[in-house]
Amino acid sequence: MLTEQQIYGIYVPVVTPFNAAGEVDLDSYQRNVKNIINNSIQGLVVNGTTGESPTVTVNEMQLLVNTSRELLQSTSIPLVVGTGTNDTASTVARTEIAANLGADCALVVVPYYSRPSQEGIIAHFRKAAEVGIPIMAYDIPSRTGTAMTLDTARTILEMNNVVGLKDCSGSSKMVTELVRTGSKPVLGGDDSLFYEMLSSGAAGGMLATANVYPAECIRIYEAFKSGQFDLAKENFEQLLPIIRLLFKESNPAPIKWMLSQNGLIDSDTLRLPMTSISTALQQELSSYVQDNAIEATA
Ligand SMILES: O=C(O)C1=N[C@H](C(=O)O)C[C@H](O)C1
Repeated sequence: MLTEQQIYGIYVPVVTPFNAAGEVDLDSYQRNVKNIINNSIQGLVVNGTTGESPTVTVNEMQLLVNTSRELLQSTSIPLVVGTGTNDTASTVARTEIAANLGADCALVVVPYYSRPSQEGIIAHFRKAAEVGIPIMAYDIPSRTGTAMTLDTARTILEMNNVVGLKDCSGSSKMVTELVRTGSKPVLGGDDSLFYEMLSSGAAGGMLATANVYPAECIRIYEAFKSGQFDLAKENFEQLLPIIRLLFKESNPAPIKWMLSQNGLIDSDTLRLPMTSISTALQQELSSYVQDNAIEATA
């Protein structure tokens, strides 16, 4: 079970590879996860936004969780499973399934589409927290349409079983305030704000970019943690142009394309309504990668 003390560093929300027919491609999944866990990451996240959770069925989620547990069994890397939907009852049911399968934590997003009140958001998290497994709350208003207020975040973070927050609110305001007043740990989830989030008190990042650049993300975090702030910033700024390209079209389409180019997954297929990246972005990514090797700065 994930503890607050284990929430730091780089958590990687892995992609869910699909074959050309749109079925989960387990071989590719295993290949990509093995490559990621060969780096010293702090956590693996299955069925997050990057894992295309809105189109992954409960049976597929179970398959991915079981496969991930096998891959992680000789490591101490915790397994976080995205179980949040826009419906409280199905969120609770998925969280119970994840708990029964041995997940260390459930990642629960603010319910999307319905635009609940702050009271409704709090009640949703209270129900998820009652399942008993550690919960990481996930705020991403650019996707869900509703943001947690600071007071709501505080109330949720005070609940038993809620161990931390993944903050994709689009700025460092929330983390700054939470950390200033003492809070459970926060992971930054906006890749392009990673350095700013660390500087504002985030304990680490949950970064889709780390599917493609795990070592580079870890290097930024390690430099920051050891007090080498200029080095961390330099390494972050080196990664920033590619981060911007990876988010130029909807995540995880660019990440999947890069992984398929690197041979880590067989196909960049996404499930509709998500589609593969444009030819223009393919060209931008290819020429950026060709012209700019990301080198370690020591
Ligand atoms: O899947 C995730 O976790 C993340 N999703 C965000 C998004 O797709 O908007 C980005 C972040 O890297 C982590």
